[in-house]
Amino acid sequence: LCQTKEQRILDFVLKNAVRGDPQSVIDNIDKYCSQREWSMNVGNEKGIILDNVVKESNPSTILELGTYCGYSAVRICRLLKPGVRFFTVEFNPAYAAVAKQIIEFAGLIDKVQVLEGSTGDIIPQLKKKYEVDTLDFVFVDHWKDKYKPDTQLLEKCNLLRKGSVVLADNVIVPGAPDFLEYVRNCGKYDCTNFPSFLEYMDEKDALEKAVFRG
Ligand SMILES: Nc1ncnc2c1ncn2CCCCCNC(=O)c1cc(-c2ccc(F)cc2)cc(O)c1O
Ligand SMILES: [Mg+2]
Repeated sequence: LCQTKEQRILDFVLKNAVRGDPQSVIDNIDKYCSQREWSMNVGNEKGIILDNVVKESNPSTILELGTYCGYSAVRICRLLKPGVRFFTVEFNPAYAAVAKQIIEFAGLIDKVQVLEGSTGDIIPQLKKKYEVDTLDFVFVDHWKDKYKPDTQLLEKCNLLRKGSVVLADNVIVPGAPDFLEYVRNCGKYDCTNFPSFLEYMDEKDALEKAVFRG
């Protein structure tokens, strides 16, 4: 019955995780994807770095680009205080459908708005349609060739303020070289690299944190 890998991941979570327990959802996705089928969740090694950056930023308004199955949405939202707003943009409707069910199972759906569509269309709508003033934290994990243009679009739409944190996954594998060159050399960001490993593999990967100077 489960035709796609993403549906098989959802099925495994529904069967094995504890409803309303975000950590058990995270642990079971990691278990399935390390033992059965690899998938492009940020994973636990990079996930711990993500947790730490979120905790130190203590954000109130968060945007994620690239929801996939909702693994990083669950990771981030389990750390957030009540009343914060988390928007996540997913291009692929099948991914978005699985993500909503996983986020709901984790008990976090009322913190999360899954926005279906392209970041290029949705980012310019955040201020007027979604009543966003500025973003405290952005997790970038979608098409790697959209990292740089979408970061520039966030600037253009005045969604970043002094201290806004942009955290990007996969800056080594698959890599986002134009994004790295941009944030490190344009003079608008203070950048930190966090070396880690590709999810469920021994290959090197890294996260890049770029703090907007305002
Ligand atoms: N709102 C939006 N706008 C535009 N595109 C959008 C979108 N929302 C979604 N997408 C469409 C992106 C879907 C996937 C993005 N992520 C990736 O492509 C990705 C690939 C790997 C990988 C590594 C080694 C390998 F050998 C193979 C694959 C690892 C990762 O952690 C990745 O995040
Ligand atoms: Mg990724």
